[in-house]
Amino acid sequence: MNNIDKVTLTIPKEKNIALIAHDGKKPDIINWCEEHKDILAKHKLYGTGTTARLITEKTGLTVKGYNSGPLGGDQQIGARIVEGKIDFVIFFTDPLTAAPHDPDVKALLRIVQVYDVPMAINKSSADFIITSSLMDTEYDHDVINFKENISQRVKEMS
Ligand SMILES: O=C(CO)COP(=O)(O)O
Repeated sequence: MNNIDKVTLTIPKEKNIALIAHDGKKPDIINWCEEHKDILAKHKLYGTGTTARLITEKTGLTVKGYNSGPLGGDQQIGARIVEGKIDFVIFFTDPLTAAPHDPDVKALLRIVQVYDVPMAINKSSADFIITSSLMDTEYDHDVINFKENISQRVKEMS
């Protein structure tokens, strides 16, 4: 897998942002969303079930909710990244609490890396990322050419 073809994908001006927070960080993400409400309102928002519902109730932002994290919500967001339907992740993680669905969270982090998706994992990184001038523009980036990758693998294995 060393010589992998790349394909240029575009993160659009109106981004598809996933908002996720572990339980201990939910108040922080709600405050953060309130603080950056004007910017967030320009984009399409998604989230794991509880986080999405709380943000909508407390800030009035429209956030489409998937399942709750421990019930597969992180995996659903990972799948949307693979499909190119989510292109940006804000995830307030709690490093001091064990979670039963830690493998799902790790899987999401891996998919974020594979697809070169911008991601913040705490408040300061979220502050930097959301105030970047790139928030207002399209952004081209190179990711693995998944179609070519399958053709190559099939050729190698036939
Ligand atoms: O556990 C989570 C992320 O791993 C978040 O899920 P909820 O938003 O449903 O609490």
